[in-house]
Amino acid sequence: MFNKLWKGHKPLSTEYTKEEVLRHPIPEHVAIIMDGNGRWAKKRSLPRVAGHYEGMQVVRKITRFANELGIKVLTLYAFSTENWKRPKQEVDYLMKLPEQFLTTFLPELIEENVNVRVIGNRDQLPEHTRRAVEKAMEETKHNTGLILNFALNYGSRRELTYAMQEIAKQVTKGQLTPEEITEDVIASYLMTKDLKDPDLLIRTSGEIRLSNFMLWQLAYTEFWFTDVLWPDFTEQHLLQAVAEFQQRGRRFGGV
Ligand SMILES: CCc1cc(N2CCCCCC2)n2ncc(-c3ccc(F)cc3)c2n1
Repeated sequence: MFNKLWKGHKPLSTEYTKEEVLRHPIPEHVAIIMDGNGRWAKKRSLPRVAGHYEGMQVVRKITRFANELGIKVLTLYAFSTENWKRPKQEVDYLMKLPEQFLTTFLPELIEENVNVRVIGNRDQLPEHTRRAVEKAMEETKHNTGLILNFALNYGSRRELTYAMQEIAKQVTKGQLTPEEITEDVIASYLMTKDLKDPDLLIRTSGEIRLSNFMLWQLAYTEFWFTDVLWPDFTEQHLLQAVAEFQQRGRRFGGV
């Protein structure tokens, strides 16, 4: 086990082709922590919100490409429960992005049979944001292509806490015994209950931490970190992540 030292990535110069990647099993569920938007703007002496706007264009591009690769679920960490601590002006801007994204791209997403979903606490979102995402979920709920799953005002510890409270209520009501609380029962109380766990987690901008994201669901997920800032993330980076995922031998705890 210890001989698998972190070798870093092959330099991107080793271009991976879509055809090459499609010759091997594609990860069904890819999750992405889309980091580095503020830093991207700062490097260009632009306001932080310019990085978020650029990051939104990359969401469209990577969604389209993930669908082309045959990825079944793409979960994107768009706003965490901790992000409310950012300056009000930035939060107000971020809360407008879902409707901006959907106004621009929902027709294309419907065209491409994409199913838009959201995990997180929607009731704390501004009404205009909630209305936009719920409209998109409603209009795409019968689509059978890529599931585009936005984590919006999502926090894993809050998700787990809520699940434990609900399970405790069931036990108090005599509907459930402690012995019946299995991993599957717990998973059925999570916001991701209808989804398989991520096979591959990508985090951009060189941060190497989970930031309260899908802590239960990522138990057996392969992690792929890159210094690339999210606004600079391209199809080639996604190909590299998937190609390296395909080269790893997942053991799910076995030998
Ligand atoms: C609410 C925060 C936020 C931030 C954000 N950024 C900014 C930070 C990360 C980089 C991507 C661009 N995006 N990009 C798309 C959405 C979006 C969310 C839900 C939905 F149904 C449709 C689109 C989004 N939402």
